[in-house]
Amino acid sequence: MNRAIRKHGPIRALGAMSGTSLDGVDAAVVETDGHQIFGFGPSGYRAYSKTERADLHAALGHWHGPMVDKAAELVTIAHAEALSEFDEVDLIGFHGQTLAHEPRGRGTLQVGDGKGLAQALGVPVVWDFRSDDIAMGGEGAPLAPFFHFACAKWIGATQPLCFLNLGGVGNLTYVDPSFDAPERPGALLAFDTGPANAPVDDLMQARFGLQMDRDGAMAKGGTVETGALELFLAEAYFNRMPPKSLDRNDFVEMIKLVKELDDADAVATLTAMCAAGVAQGMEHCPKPPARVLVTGGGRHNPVLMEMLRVSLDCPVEPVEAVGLDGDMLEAQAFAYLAVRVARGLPTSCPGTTGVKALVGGGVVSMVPGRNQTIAKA
Ligand SMILES: Nc1ncnc2c1ncn2[C@@H]1O[C@H](COP(=O)(O)OP(=O)(O)OP(=O)(O)O)[C@@H](O)[C@H]1O
Ligand SMILES: CC(=O)N[C@H]1[C@@H]2OC[C@@H](O2)[C@@H](O)[C@@H]1O[C@H](C)C(=O)O
Repeated sequence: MNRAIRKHGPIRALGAMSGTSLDGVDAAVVETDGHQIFGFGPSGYRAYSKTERADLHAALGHWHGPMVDKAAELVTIAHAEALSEFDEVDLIGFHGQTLAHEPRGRGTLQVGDGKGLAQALGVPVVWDFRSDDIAMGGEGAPLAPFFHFACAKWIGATQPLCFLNLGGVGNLTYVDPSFDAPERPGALLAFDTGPANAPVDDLMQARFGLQMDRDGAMAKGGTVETGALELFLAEAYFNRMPPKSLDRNDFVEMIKLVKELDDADAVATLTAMCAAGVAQGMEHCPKPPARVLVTGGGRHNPVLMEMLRVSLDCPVEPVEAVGLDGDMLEAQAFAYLAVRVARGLPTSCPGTTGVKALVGGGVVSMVPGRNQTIAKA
């Protein structure tokens, strides 16, 4: 991993994402000049062990202290292992692991040592993508929307469409591909739709020691408790205008609404909460989208996908329908964003995070002692 970095033209960037599901590290290569996608390269996955997942879970919601230090160390090591599998990479985009997110309070915390990774891997690393956006009054999330805009161009879309990511938390990006650049007012609208898989995962873990409701098997046999669903949708978050974002555990109290229900009904109701948050959020789209392309682990859950199809007025398909990889889209997003940061291009705008002006967040850590031409403008 030791290549000269060019200031112009496409470069080969490797992105890494450790999402709110705490399942593992996704890593994927994108060839891009920071505007256009020229191609997608190899990808990989490094799962967290049970102990690592438990350590990350324990650190959620903490801003400092021994649990956070332990989480940061394991995240750095897991990324070093995952990323060292890749060759011929010019730049790395390292998201880190979000432990806490409070855009209007204490800020946002993604742990993991980007500087240490640059040294260990011998490749410049862009990291801490969210802090500048928050410092400028933005939500700091979601950040994938600029990449979704490039994806819309890549698939040749001509009509407005939505990308829906169903990870631990859900987030939606409305893209109008008739614009020439993502930062144009009206080109993008983005926000977190609500909790997605995290509440189901937590319940499956607590009641059965399982990581997820695989293929919606449990939800399938259950009945949605409409009273709990209505109380959930009455939460102030759903009436807030976007952009807006969530922390993984923001809805923990609401999730207790299902604690009296039997297993299948509880999981069915939590699954319906995810779909209902999306349906509510779709009402904010400036124009009806031609389709919703679903990415993230939730697209593997047929019960959730069916709930979405029933409640939305347009086709709902996994991103594979347009040749994208829904298991790697977030990792690819941070590869793409790393190139934008390194080239001084914005990574968020008022429509995506509510930030007041365009922001190109992120810290660039160079490899000591090597002559690298890349520089953040
Ligand atoms: N076959 C499946 N059936 C049901 N659910 C699934 C399946 N595969 C994955 N999932 C769900 O998707 C989750 C992982 O999704 P993903 O990797 O997109 O999340 P993440 O990237 O960690 O989260 P975020 O996007 O919020 O940061 C799992 O924890 C599980 O809940
Ligand atoms: C603070 C934080 O890490 N937010 C994540 C999380 O996971 C999904 C949703 O909440 C989204 O807002 C964001 O991740 C995606 C990758 C984003 O920034 O676009």
